[in-house]
Amino acid sequence: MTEAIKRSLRHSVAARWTSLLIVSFTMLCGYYVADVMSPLKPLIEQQLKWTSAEYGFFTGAYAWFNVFLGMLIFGGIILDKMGARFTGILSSALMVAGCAVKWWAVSTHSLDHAVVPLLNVKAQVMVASLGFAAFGVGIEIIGVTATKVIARWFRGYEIALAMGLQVGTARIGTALALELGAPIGAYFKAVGAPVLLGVILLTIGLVAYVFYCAMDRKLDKTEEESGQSSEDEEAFRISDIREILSIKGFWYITILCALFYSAVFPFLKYAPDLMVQKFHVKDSWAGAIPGILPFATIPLTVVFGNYYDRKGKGASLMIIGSLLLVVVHFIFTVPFLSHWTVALAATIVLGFGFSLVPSAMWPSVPKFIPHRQLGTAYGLIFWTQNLVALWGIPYLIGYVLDRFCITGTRVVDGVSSPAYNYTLPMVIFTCLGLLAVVFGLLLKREDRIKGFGLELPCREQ
Ligand SMILES: NCCCC[C@H](NC(=O)[C@@H](N)CCCCN)C(=O)O
Repeated sequence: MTEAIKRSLRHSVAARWTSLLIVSFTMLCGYYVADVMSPLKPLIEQQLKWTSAEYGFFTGAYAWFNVFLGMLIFGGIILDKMGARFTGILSSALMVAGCAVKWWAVSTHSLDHAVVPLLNVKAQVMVASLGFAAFGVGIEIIGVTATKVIARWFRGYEIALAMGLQVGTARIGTALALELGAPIGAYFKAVGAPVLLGVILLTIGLVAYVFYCAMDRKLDKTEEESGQSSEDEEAFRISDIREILSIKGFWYITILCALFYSAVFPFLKYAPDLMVQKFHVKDSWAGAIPGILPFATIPLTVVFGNYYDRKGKGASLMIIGSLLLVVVHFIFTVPFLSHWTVALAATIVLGFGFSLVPSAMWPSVPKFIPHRQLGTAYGLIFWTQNLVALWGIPYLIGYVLDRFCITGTRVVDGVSSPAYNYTLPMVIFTCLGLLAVVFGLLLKREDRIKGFGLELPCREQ
């Protein structure tokens, strides 16, 4: 056997980065669809006549199956048992199907005036939500899969940089959604137009993932030939879950993740509306300032990921990132700070926080969880994050807005919709950020006690 054959494919720089590029592209397409409805909120209220509570119901649907059917936990287990090829294709196909259902629901007139019996929910809201829920399963499981794929290819190499790049690339999808969603919707005078673009992108993402599968197969082969087959092939045991849950550091990082993302993802869902309602931005430009956030995080996740690889300080980076979140949300809370330049400056600072924490958090997990349990561990973290940050908090904010924050009526182009005061939701986001700081500190203390190495560099020196 020649030396070239004996070496695992993951030692090839080109192969490592190509695999990263492909899975990151599939994630980008998914993130576009995950966020494309946020800048459309004003248009949805005007055209489809949804209320904020209905919008919150729909937004929270993303996490329904993941949380209440435990799909993310099963997804993580399936990933550990069946591997990245099967799991990735399955989840990509689910994303396409879910988004197609959502597009149909917001485009058809056949659901007009229909209401789901017993639940008393508009049929259009319900069908769109079910589509979004199926899509949510796909995007979350492919997210777990991509993370494990990167952990496998980049073990001992630039793992934090690679995860940062993946998150950064995926967020280009969010940026595109926030920047283009409202203009496309306004141009076509249809909420469905930017969603249809999502169906097309997801189909391309699925094809890209099929290409990745060929590389994954080759990686398996070279690992086998070089005698480096990882522990992946060991069968999943139910005791793995018990083992993972017995690690206190795992709990701290999971809670920190849920709190941190609760103060970011639901905020992003409402940020375009906040810009209109508090900062007097025009409806068609609602997503322009929040759209800067993902753009800002693209280079920053790379810079901080690279820093973590080389210098370490993972727990400290998570604490600093959470602190920035508190400062920014507090600024958004103050009622008289309502000039759009304040929103712009605060959004840029938020970009630092939104890069610092993920750049350090995701590559920290393999420091205390063995590779063969990573799918299950990330599945559990994502499950908690879905429960709190992607379901509970968006729903709570929608409820709080409708119940406590309506101040009157706005009339745009002859169409009226409610006017909101966002102070109370922003107080909630600030408190979530504060709690994230507390759990960051607890994680740092636990790392000092147990020696996970969170403050050490990721890259083998
Ligand atoms: N390598 C782990 C990547 C996680 C990145 C993280 N995404 C999530 O946490 C997803 N569960 C939620 C995706 C929602 C899309 N708007 C991130 O920071 O984006």
